[in-house]
Amino acid sequence: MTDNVTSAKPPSPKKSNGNERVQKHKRSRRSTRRKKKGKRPMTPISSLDAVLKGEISVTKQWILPSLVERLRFDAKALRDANAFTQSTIGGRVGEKQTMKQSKRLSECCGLFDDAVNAPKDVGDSNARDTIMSLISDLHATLDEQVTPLGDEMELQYLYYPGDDEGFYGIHIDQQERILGKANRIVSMVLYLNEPDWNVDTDGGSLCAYPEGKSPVTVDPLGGTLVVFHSEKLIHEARPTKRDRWALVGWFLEGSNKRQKT
Ligand SMILES: O=C(O)CCC(=O)C(=O)O
Ligand SMILES: [Fe+2]
Repeated sequence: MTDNVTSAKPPSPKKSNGNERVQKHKRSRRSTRRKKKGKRPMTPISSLDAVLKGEISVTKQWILPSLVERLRFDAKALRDANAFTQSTIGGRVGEKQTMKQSKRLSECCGLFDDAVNAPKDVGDSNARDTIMSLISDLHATLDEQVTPLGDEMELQYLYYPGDDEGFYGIHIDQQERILGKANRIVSMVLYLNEPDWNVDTDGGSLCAYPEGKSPVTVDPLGGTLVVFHSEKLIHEARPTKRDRWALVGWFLEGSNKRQKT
C-alpha cells in the first residue's frame, strides 16, 4: 500500500461553531494499490461474478469479530471527537441529483481526511491500517477478477442514528458517468454492528434490487461485506432503530479509462 494522498485540495480546518456535522461532502480519496500481492489470508469473496452482472456479492465474516469491534470503537471515538458530518447525496460537481436530502439520514467520516485530521490519540488508527491493507487486497482481487480499477478509492465510516431512524433511501451510487472524472465503479460496504443485531427489532437491512431478479435483503451483521457495481445496482438502507455502523467505499476508475469515456 502506498502512502500517496491524492485528494485534490487540502482538508479543510475543523470549525468549532457547533455545525461540524453539517458542513461538507467527502471526496477525499487515496491510492489503494499494493506494490506486492498481499500475503495476508482473507476470507474469499463470495460470487464475485455477481458484480458485473449488476447483482450483489455477500461475504459473511469477511473479517474477525475482534477487528469489527476495534473498527466500531474507532468510528465511535471519531464521532465523539466531532469527526463525523451529516451525509449528503451525490455531491460531485456536474452529477445529476435525483434524490432529496430528506431521503437520507446518516453521518459520515472520511478515512483519508476527517479521520486523519482528528487528534492522533483518538480511536484506533492501527485498526484503520489493518482494514486498509485488507481493502488493498480486495482492490487487487477486483481489479484482476472483475474489472480494471484505478488506484484510488473513497472510504468513509457511516453512522445511522437508532433513536432517529437513520436510513438511506433507494439510490444508485454512480448515477451517471461524468466525463473527465474518476467515476465510481465498484462499491463496498462492510458492516460494523454488534453481533446480536436483530433485523426484526433493529431494522437496518440493506435491500438490493438487481434488474430482472428478485430483491435481495442483507442483514447488517458485523463482519459482513457486500460488493456491487456502483452504476448498476439500485439499493437502500432500511430505517434503523439501533445505532448502525458501517465502512463504505468506492473503487474508482483509472485515468486511462477516464480519457476514453
Ligand atoms: O449503509 C448501507 O447499508 C448502504 C450505504 C450506501 O448505500 C451508500 O453509502 O451508498
Ligand atoms: Fe449506496
